[in-house]
Amino acid sequence: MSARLHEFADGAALAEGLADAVSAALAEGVAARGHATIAVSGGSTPKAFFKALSTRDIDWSNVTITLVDERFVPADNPRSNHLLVAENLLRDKAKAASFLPLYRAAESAEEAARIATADAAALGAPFDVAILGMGTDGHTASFFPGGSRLAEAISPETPRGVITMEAEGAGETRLTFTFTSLQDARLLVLHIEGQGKKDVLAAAEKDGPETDMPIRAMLRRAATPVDIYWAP
Ligand SMILES: O=C1O[C@H](COP(=O)(O)O)[C@@H](O)[C@H](O)[C@H]1O
Repeated sequence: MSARLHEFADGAALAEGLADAVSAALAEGVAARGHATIAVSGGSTPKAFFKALSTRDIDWSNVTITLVDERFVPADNPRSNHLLVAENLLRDKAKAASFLPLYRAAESAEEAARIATADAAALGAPFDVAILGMGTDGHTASFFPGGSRLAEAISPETPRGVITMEAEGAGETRLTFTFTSLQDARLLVLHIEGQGKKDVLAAAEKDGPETDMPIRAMLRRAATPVDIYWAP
């Protein structure tokens, strides 16, 4: 396990520090390849970081933002990660970025996942940046303990792309990028806040099955060492 811990005094300092690192990685991607990609998580943690990142002066017109995972709900649903990104990141300077949604108004979540997979493949791989979150149950992305397709989602054999996931505690059916899509991002970040999440991380760093705490798949097997950003 070769994760690096970046500690900050508070959430505001973390948001600024993470926005600095992410904007530098995106600018590097644009300079090197003409275009950069970032997959971000939803949940309650990333709001301040999104707002800080949106003010950074980079060539956003050559950046595509997508989601690590999403609920199978339209973008006007208050639980939509797309809505969270629209309100907090796709503003200020970052308004010029493109956004690739995972949700599609398709007949089924499976069909939406197929469409999102095809669109994401056109972006190329790996992502320049992937920002993971973590739930208190040790889930990351929509890799939930007990999830209907957890083994497939975290398998190194499953191709890059978006798959569906159902799990108790997940609420709606989820759409999630697979482990293989995220684990080799050029900058791979785990963004967590609060002592509770630090305790969950400490538990995840102990021995035990990945299926109990799926964040272990990233901590143990990601090709890119995970940069952990934390504040109390
Ligand atoms: O369900 C989800 O939760 C996790 C963590 O969310 P938080 O509210 O504890 O920050 C998030 O990473 C994931 O994208 C989201 O779908």
